[in-house]
Amino acid sequence: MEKSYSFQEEWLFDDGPSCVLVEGPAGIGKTMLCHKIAYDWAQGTIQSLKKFKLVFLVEMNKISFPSMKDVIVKIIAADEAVDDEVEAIWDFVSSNPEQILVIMDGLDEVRSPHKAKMAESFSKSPLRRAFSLITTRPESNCPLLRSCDKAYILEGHTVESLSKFIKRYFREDRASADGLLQRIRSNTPLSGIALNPLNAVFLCALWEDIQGALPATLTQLYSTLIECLVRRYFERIGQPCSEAELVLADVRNVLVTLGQVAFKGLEENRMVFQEPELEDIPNLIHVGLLAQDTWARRLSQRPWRFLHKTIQEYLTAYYLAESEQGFTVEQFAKVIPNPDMYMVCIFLAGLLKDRAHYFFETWTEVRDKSELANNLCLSCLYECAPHSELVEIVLPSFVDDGSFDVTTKLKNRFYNIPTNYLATISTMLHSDQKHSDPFVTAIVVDRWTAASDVPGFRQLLRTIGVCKTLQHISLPLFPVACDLQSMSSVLHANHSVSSIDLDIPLRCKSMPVHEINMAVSRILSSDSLRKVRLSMFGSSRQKHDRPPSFSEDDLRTLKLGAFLSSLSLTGNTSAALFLHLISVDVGKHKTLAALSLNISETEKDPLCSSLLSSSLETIFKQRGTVNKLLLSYGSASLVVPTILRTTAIKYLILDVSKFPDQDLCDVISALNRSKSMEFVVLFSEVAASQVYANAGKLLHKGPIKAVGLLSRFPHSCQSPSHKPGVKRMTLIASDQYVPTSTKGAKMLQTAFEEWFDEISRADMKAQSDVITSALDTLKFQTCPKLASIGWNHFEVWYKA
Ligand SMILES: Nc1ncnc2c1ncn2[C@@H]1O[C@H](COP(=O)(O)OP(=O)(O)OP(=O)(O)O)[C@@H](O)[C@H]1O
Repeated sequence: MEKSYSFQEEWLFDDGPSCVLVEGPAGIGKTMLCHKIAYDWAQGTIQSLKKFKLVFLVEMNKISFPSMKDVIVKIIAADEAVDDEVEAIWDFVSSNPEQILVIMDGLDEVRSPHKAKMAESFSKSPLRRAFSLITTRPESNCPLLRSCDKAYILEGHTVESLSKFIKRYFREDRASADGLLQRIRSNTPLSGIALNPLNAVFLCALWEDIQGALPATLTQLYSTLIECLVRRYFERIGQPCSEAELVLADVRNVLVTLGQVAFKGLEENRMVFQEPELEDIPNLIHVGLLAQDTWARRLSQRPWRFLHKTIQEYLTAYYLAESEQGFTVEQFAKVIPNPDMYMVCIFLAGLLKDRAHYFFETWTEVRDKSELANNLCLSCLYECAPHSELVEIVLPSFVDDGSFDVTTKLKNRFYNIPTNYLATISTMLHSDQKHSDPFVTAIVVDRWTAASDVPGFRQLLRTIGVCKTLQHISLPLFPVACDLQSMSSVLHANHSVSSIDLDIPLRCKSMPVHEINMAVSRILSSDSLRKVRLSMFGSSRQKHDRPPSFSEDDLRTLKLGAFLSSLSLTGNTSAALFLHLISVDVGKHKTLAALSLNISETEKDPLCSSLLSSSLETIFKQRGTVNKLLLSYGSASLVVPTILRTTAIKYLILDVSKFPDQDLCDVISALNRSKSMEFVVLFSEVAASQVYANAGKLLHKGPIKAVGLLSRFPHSCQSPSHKPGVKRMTLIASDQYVPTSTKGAKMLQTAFEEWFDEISRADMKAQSDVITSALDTLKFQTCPKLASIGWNHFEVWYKA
């Protein structure tokens, strides 16, 4: 945790005034962080906080007045300042915003009716020019988030900091600390749960008490904790209970009543309760689930609040699951789509268990199509240890045309992923395969998704190995590099897959190149495989100064499968290196018809450039043609004219973003001279108008039938003059610039490959109406993909 805080310390307030967002799930430590910053400021020990004359810490759930001035005035007034002082302080705030820090903790807890007004008031108030820090759970949708200039994510404990925390918790009892750590290490679900600091505290408290079986789900953690508190309470008052099950049964009705109060509070976005509201639970008030604010000591009636908001959420779920009034489809339909009830739903599924089918049926009816809704569903499935009938209810919602694209289905930003979500997906897949008519034919997982749940990913790979309906898989092998050999055996054993897309590790610390090559070769040697896409990104830090770390023997270890028809390589120097390894094999390959290279950043890296040129030379010397070639690398301008002179290529996709003007002209002339070229796509991130002006020359003469132009900047896309007989079709046009996503390069390549496949089918008849209808289909299939990665103008000119 120190690591996370020192990160904040260095980065949070070092620029000019700005609005910083800190996001993280329930119990991750957002409130703790806010208090620590306020404490450090008051202590005067942290350099970057010394510039602030005043720091305001606002607990957003207490705000019932939407004007920012009111909020600040209320805070000052609570310090018992008199009216004149309040005005003077507000004047100081207004005229010196750069000396003010406002910390707004728990934006997700602002009452819904106030959200819009509060955002408006903030943007107009002088505080917009102050430093501000906002914390929120990820499910919040408050418009104030749009005012944020930068965002950070709180990730909770690292494995090391968790171990330190547990040792500190049990500092008097080393054996208990070691016992708990050992238990967490050997239990995969538990190790995921324990990285959340609040859960870690709860686990330590439980371990003190039970030292037996520990919970595997969040719901079990909370119910065991409550059971433990209730048992301790009865012991305190001299009525110890013997049977564990009896503990909760005895107090069930009281917990339902308390849950009803908790539910009412959440509906009103209220964490604080007055004593009369709790009069139906006279005894349990002292169990330890509720606490009184110490600051309210002077008040005659001190309000109560739940120990933590998550306890309020658990009890709400308890009420909905256990009471007659709570357990109705109407209640579920209100609760499930409400982002404020996110945690409640997770607990609710865990409590309902085999009664959860109503819950999941309602989910499929009321959910929006967001990734967050999918995350929620997986978390809920995990909590109730899915029975196959529950999986059958929700699986169709995750699969489009047979494809289960895990990566785009989930809101995966490391922190907000459901517990063991890949293991849950694996269970879903398994259950689909056992079904009489399985329908999942493709599965896609990216490296970020896999890296955030490695044990789940291993389980998923094993399931994939036995799925007989899968035709396409897209997987990163990087997170499991250490057991790549066994993974390659699993994947090799699957004979239904004809298309595979792998992120593979190169120069991986734990594995020498020849071992990686052997494992990859084994995967590629499957007889069913036709289409392979390999992506590899080595460490950019090492790429300039490190010589290739392979020998002649290594070269011999890499083999392409015998029946491949299409091979794509994506990456930087590592991909060039890889191409070099396989260039002789590619050159001689009998069935390989398409080669796509999406290799970037070569102009900064001479090694990459020379590897690429020599590999292409080797390949083209062996074989006169490669049907499709996608080149996307900085110094392609140097290579393309040579390639076009020496080879016959029909389809070419070229990233011309980094081409100097003269090189672009040379490439265009070379394209015009080519005798074989039929379809060209040019895309450019920076110089769209230049590209447009030049591309206009391409359809004049020669065999080129269609030219696609893709650009990221809508404003620079002036349409060039058209020649008679040339038609134009716009496939995407959006007037907004969208920044590139990390998934960009690969998705772009996939989109274009699909585009080429369509076009090549159309071109058989070479009829313009065939092309038109192919393009029309693409408008719906390809373009949302391109638009989603930020390419927002794509048009095609073709000879009619
Ligand atoms: N840095 C930390 N080190 C150790 N324990 C921590 C740390 N941060 C938080 N905790 C523990 O986790 C508990 C919950 O933290 P906190 O209330 O700050 O979470 P939160 O992110 O604000 O949750 P919510 O979104 O539910 O309000 C704290 O009361 C504390 O016991």
